[in-house]
Amino acid sequence: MTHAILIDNIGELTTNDPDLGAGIGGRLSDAAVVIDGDRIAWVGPASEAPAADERIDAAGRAVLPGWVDSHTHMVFAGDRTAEFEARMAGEGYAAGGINVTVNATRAASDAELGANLGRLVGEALRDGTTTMETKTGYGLTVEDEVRSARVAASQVDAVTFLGAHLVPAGADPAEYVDLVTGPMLAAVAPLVSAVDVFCETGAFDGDATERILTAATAAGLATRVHGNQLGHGPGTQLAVAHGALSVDHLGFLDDADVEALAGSWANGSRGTVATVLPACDLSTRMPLAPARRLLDAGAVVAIASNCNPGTSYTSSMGFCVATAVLQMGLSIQEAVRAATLGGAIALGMHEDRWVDPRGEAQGRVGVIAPGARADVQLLDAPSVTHLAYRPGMRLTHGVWKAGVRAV
Ligand SMILES: N=CN[C@@H](CCC(=O)O)C(=O)O
Ligand SMILES: [Zn+2]
Repeated sequence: MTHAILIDNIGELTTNDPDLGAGIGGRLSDAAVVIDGDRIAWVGPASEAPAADERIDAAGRAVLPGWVDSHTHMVFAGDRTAEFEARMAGEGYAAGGINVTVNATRAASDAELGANLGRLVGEALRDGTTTMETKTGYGLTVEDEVRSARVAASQVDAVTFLGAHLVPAGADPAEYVDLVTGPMLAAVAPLVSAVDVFCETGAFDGDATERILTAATAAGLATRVHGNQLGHGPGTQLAVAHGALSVDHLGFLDDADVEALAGSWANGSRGTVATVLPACDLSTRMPLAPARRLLDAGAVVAIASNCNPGTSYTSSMGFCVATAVLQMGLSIQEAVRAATLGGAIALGMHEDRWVDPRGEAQGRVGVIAPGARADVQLLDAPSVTHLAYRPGMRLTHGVWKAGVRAV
């Protein structure tokens, strides 16, 4: 028998379900939510709420779906503080810095990698992140990519293979793409749900990106692309042409890129999510991705943390949401939606019964609606507006992941 929890006296409930309330966030006031086991069982006016085993009085606080962080690189060892200091002293970011983390990751044991990942997942959960994707990409040998994927699969909701993060020091670029698309992909495929490519000068060019995306699709895996991060390149167009789930970064887009991203959703088709990474843009002092322009054009936008030791060493989705509002021109409701439902769409988890890396079927995430996984945040504030109105403040008051209270 499951344990039912009633959360009532909610000041503002963001459901992301247009069927449950008016407006972009599906927002309700004076609402209640019932969690039963790992799923949302009921959502509606507090006066009509069914009885439950346990009652949580929200005391007028805001409730929203847990954050869905669709882009991180958290299987790593080592530290890049010196590189960050140099950047803040005026040096630019270059893809080659990844090698520092590759060396430290290869030298670390599985237990060390798992402990560091656990620390980061725990930090994120305490700040409201209830769905977490992470990538491999600091191993770059068959053995180190496989163990990175295995460590990740034991702790997160989605694992992405990023063997195409950098051509490792000393390797021949063409031979390395052969390795990534051949033995490395075959070895990690059972542990991951998607394949990513860093399509950028200094990493992988358009031809290599196409080869890797094609091999991923042939292996039955979803695809995503790191595109247009350090300059204008073919990443976004390739991602859309290939039907990738998302293309992420997007600091350097031209009109054709924006049109391609928006057009990918035309006529009800499943398109490519435009994932913006506000904390990374700030930490690398690069242009902020044009999230406002993308939304205005009709693209589907996600916000993610890109937590990694090089370009964005934070998992705070609240910080990313505040930045998207204050500096990228999104409304608070648009930013909250992008950091919850947007991330779920980017991961293909907005529909019921996706399967986690442990083989367990899960309810959809990014919404608070009957049948969805019970991933819920309670803010110590009366509305989500406070996430941007009070930037830098920790507003997390309660967090449930799959119905289990974490905060
Ligand atoms: N751009 C490529 N990969 C990461 C950075 C990785 C690193 O610098 O260690 C990113 O998304 O920013
Ligand atoms: Zn990244």
